Amino acid sequence: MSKFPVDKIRNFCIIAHIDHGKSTLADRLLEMTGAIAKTEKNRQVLDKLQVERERGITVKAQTASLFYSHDGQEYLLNLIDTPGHVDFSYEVSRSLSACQGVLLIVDANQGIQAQTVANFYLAFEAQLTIIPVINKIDLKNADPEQVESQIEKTFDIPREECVRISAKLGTNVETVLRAVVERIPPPAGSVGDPFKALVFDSNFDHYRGVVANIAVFGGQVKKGDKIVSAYLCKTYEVNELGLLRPEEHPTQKLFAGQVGYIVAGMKDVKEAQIGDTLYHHEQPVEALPGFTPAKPMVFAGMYPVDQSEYPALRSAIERLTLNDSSVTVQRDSSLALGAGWRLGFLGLLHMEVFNQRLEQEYNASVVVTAPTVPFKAVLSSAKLIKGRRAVQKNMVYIDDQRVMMKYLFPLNEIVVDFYDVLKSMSSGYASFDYENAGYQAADLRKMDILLNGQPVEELTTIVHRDRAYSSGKAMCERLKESIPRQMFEIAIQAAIGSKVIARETIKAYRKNVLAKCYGGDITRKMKLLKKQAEGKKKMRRIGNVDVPKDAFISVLKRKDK
Ligand SMILES: Nc1nc2c(ncn2[C@@H]2O[C@H](COP(=O)(O)OP(=O)(O)OP(=O)(O)O)[C@@H](O)[C@H]2O)c(=O)[nH]1
Repeated sequence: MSKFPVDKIRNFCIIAHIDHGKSTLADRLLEMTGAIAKTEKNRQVLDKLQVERERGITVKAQTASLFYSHDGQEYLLNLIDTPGHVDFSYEVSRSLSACQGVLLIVDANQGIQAQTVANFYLAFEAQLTIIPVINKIDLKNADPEQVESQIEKTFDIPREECVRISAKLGTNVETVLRAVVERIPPPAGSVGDPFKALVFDSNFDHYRGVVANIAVFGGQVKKGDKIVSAYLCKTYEVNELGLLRPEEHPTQKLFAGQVGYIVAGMKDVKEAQIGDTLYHHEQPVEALPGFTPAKPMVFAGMYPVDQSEYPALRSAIERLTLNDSSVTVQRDSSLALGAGWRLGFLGLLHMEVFNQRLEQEYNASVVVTAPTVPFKAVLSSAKLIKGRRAVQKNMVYIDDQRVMMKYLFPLNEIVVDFYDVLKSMSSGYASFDYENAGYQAADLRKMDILLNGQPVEELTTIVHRDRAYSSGKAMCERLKESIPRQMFEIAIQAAIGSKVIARETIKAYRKNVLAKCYGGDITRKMKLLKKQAEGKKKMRRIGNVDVPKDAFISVLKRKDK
């Protein structure tokens, strides 16, 4: 591709609340600029992952370069479609760093929702040009007037700046393209500057190694150039580069202002840091500030189903975290489940999607333990403050039907099913967004599970004092269902310190596996005894109790799995 003047380049993201129509608008923009054919089959083309297609949501930001003629001039538009769900907001904030403007999509029927507000502030704080786009005006209950008032009131953007469209029917989408060219400023930087690029995303290709998505902030780069990664100070030779249209489209060079991909022989996932700066080996530049690391909110253990799969799972997790750098990974081990990892996620959906991607994209099968949230423990005997419930912080009316309320919640109260309960209580009308408000003192207790008096280390949990009894009872009941009867009675107890708060009992039973073998068929008897011995291998002995490994999994695993 020939050099493109920087003033004819526009880099923008599409941001919105979930399901307000980002991916549908991206399809229309791709069609209108000829990047994809206009056919019924081309739906949500930027949602390439199997998990995105199955769930109908975007989880990964995707880039597409489009060519657009306006007033006799040719423009290069770099569009980044971003996820809407709060669990993937890290994708949004990273993508914004490659852009100068955003299209903020708002559903003409639903109006401003929780992630509309959250995403608006991400763009506002990054000082980007914001173009409000009111989508779905074809719907019977669409009320664009009302949504324009909300936008004016909540974001202080004049209603005249809103563009009303139907992404589904293509109505007025041309106006959106014109607004992008006319309102969003071109990127700064010039082709004459030294080469400087920001790595804002990357993925691992089996054959080529790391494929990094870059935004070129200055200068130019071509195949064969020697470039340096500021993070590791390592030099690489550029093997391949090009635009994403949205498929990879190799070119000879990338210039200042462009967004594209680069392959430079990075074979190890640790070499491609998101937020890294690349520069020419003879022209060092000051590194870009990079990204603030994501703060995980939910933690879960991940273990291979069979320990022989540990190395394969390790490499799968490494490669997937390259593509999703908001996941944190720490090695961990459990007596029951063997060697594994403790992973941190931004939310429960994020955890589920990561797990699904491991299975679908890396063919890995994993055991996921119950999710927990981080606690800070202060080791002191007294002075524990009484546990807090939600505390209301403020309440703002967006219009006469909609209210935005801010609460301070303990994270473990909202992490598992709060969203579902809220949705069903409000018949789907309420939406929810959250951010970390730091640690607060609470009345928490360490709860042990005992089998015939012996504590089972991996089942120890932190519970709120008010929930201790119900949670201890549930764990004892689930264990009772999973441990087979043995030749003696087994007491399953939940205890806080020395105080037992719940108990289940498994009655003694003698399993005579030979009972069905009448007569003297010795080979059959041997077979059955062998089978029984094999079964024992899959058990872990705690005190004198044999516990099947499955029992840990069923107690630790999320209830709905
Ligand atoms: N009636 C109508 N439906 C639309 C319009 N635009 C999008 N939709 C529908 O709204 C639903 C959500 O659209 P998407 O484009 O997947 O929304 P999204 O914002 O990309 O969703 P996430 O990426 O998951 O946050 C789909 O069923 C679309 O067909 C529109 O202009 N009119």
